[in-house]
Amino acid sequence: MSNLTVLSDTELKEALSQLSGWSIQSKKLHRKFEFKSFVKAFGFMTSLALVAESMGHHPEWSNVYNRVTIDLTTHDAGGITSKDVEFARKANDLAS
Ligand SMILES: C[C@H](O)[C@H](O)[C@H]1CNC2=NC(N)=NC(=O)C2=N1
Repeated sequence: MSNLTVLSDTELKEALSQLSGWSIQSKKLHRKFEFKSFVKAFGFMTSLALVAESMGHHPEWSNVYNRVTIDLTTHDAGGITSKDVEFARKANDLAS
């Protein structure tokens, strides 16, 4: 369970301005990553899966060849929270 609160539109806008490549799609934080190969894409997912498990926060994601699509929301809170923003930042760090 989570005590996190859903971010306001203003908070979300501020967070997005610091998150390269991310946008809002269907009320979730959304980004598509593209890598040089399937192995690079899957390596990214493997590393990020360990981050997810240690945060207790899990992405909705999919992989097609060298692409990874991620959607983030906090199910327990019913919307986007600071945990989604934190996760997105870590995803960007791992992809760079
Ligand atoms: C008990 C457990 O930590 C919670 O159910 C966590 C697990 N991972 C989660 N991941 C996401 N994205 N949202 C959640 O609300 C969530 N809740």
